[in-house]
Amino acid sequence: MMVCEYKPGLEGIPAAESSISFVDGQKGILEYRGIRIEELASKSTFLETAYLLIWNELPTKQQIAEFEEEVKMHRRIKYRIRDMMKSFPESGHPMDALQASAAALGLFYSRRDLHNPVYIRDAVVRLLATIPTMVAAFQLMRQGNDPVRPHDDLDYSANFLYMLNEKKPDPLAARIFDVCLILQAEHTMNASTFSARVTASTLTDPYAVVASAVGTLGGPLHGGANEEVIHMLEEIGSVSNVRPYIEDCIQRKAKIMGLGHRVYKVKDPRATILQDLAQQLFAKFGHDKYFDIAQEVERVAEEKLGHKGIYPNVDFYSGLVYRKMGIPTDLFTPIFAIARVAGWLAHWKEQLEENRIFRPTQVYNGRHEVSYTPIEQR
Ligand SMILES: CC(=O)SCCNC(=O)CCNC(=O)[C@H](O)C(C)(C)COP(=O)(O)OP(=O)(O)OC[C@H]1O[C@@H](n2cnc3c(N)ncnc32)[C@H](O)[C@@H]1OP(=O)(O)O
Ligand SMILES: O=C([O-])CC(=O)C(=O)O
Repeated sequence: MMVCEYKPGLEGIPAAESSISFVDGQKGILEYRGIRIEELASKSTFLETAYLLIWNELPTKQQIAEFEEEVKMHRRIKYRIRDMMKSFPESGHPMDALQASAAALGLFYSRRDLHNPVYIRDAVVRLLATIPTMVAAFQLMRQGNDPVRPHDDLDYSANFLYMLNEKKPDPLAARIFDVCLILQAEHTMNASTFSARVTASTLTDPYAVVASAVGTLGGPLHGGANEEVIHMLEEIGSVSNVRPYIEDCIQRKAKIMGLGHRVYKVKDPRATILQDLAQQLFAKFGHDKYFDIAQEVERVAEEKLGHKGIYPNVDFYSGLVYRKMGIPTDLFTPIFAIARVAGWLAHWKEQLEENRIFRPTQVYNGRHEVSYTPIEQR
């Protein structure tokens, strides 16, 4: 057996062969199934992109029409799931509510038929369709309101915004939201996708796969950073406080949220698009002073940390877009999960196509031949 050097965080170690997405971290390039992210962001929709990621081809007119219709037909959640969510503490984090709810779906669909394309398609449709409904339902129920039913006349993103606010969204806001979902849909072997693939490799059900990935996405070093960025901008409070704040972080060796990436050593191409989307929203709905603070953080961080390849990542500007849409800060990471379900499901399907259970090794650095000490002698 080949013996490899231990790499903390498995840096640079391939964990799978995959044709789903590609990142060039030196040039700042991201492709889904070979198509540049900029092109998808300007021309595609989230559901079309999800189809591309999962089934490896852009759908024909008929294929996308059927897929959109199927997703629309499955958007409602079971009343038993809704009742279960009602009993969650209102003070709990919506990511935890989502993880529990996604796992609970598995209780209703426990039959596993992992090599049947019909089973796979049903699970894909059900998860893509119900996860946004679950996020919106928890948001309303934690405020003491009844969840809003999906609106049959609205497409995927417009319907989510409608379920959150009980009113039809502005078309520009709905399109920008949909682009945000495209941008966050997939990103090679990130931590939550790795988690999804490890879970998938045991041949468990797709609801467990998604639930484990949701749990992994929530941490502040991964998807949870989008929420932390807003807290950081609020703490900084003004453009003039940025420089001392960043200098203090560097001096304390504290991480600046929304900056840095294991793969990108230049600005994340998704951050550039999100920055532009935020500006489009401000042009229509008014400026946000936290955007000026964020831009100054980016400038000062480039000056101080650019030599280490630390630049804004996808989590840096996304929160400013969602904030302008009036979305509460603790829903930013659940929204990331709504998008990333597409990538997780694509990896679930790819893992099943050539499965071998993940079972890496470790470098044991503990003791040997230790004798048991009776409790009286400890
Ligand atoms: C969707 C996503 O998951 S995108 C990432 C979201 N996460 C964040 O924004 C949290 C902040 N960023 C980070 O914590 C990291 O950059 C990560 C987790 C994204 C990547 O971590 P790693 O690849 O393990 O990088 P690591 O933590 O080893 O950092 C390498 C060097 O850059 C520095 N560094 C990395 N990120 C940052 C940051 N955000 N602020 C300040 N310094 C940083 C480290 O201190 C370290 O410096 P050193 O070599 O002088 O000790
Ligand atoms: O690739 C990563 O490690 C994190 C990331 O940007 C993502 O998951 O979108």
